[in-house]
Amino acid sequence: MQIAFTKMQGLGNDFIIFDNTSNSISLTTEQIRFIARRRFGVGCDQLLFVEASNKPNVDFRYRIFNADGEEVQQCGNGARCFARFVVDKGLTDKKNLVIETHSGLICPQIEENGDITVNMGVPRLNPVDIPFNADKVELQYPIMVGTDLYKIGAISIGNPHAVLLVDSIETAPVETVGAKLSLHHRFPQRANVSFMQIIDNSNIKLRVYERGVGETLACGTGACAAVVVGQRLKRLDSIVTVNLPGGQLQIQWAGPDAAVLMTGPAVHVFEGTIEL
Ligand SMILES: N[C@H](CCC[C@H](N)C(=O)O)C(=O)O
Repeated sequence: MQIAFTKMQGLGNDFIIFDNTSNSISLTTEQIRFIARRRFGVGCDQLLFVEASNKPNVDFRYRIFNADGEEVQQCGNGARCFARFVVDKGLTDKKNLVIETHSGLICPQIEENGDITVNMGVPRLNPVDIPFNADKVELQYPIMVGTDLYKIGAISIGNPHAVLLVDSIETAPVETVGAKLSLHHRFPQRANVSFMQIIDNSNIKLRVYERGVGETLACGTGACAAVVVGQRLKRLDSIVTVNLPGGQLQIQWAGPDAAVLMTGPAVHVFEGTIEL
């Protein structure tokens, strides 16, 4: 079976995108894992499916699978690539879209300069909604990783995130502590783990160990989570430049009950077909 796909990337966080608006591509977990493998397959962090939506005032449905084959609720860099894809493929002539995901509606807007701003919705702080095992909402939570005690912010941007403050992003224990925290029992659905170095109140450096992938060059929802945690700690302003290994995102959050806005690029890499 030959399947056409589009390769795209947002700050080096890369995606294989399938147009299922007029197809019915359905892949097994093993097939997803194979496609995501960088030497034996095509190679990507996530696979994205574009689907039609039958809901009023909703333009498309957006499904996301991590490289490990698991379907997840949200992907920020993928949302920008999704918006660029549906416009470039002529699936819509709109520049403001409403997209349905497993964690609710997000609203990408194509900017004049080609960047894309996505309304990622209101962050969820209640432990039950993250989900994270804790008795009540805290600014930071003490958590044991092995025999070491850490403090984390815990938050959902539709998907679960842990955020740690570090003095130096270069020496952050992304592969060790990131991997362990991602699988920590207090995160019943696992978690994405961000390491944030605050440069000043409108600039941070960030590295992210993504659930189901490992460290990526950028994580859009991770950038949103880090800025919300930093603002709640009174360390960040309402507009923050997030410096990730793959490039910069601008994140805006006006405070409690406000949606998080993420602005950044989305780049087409190539068209391809894969034999399954
Ligand atoms: N690994 C994430 C999904 C992709 C998020 C990331 N690529 C982004 O840009 O937000 C999770 O398991 O929730």
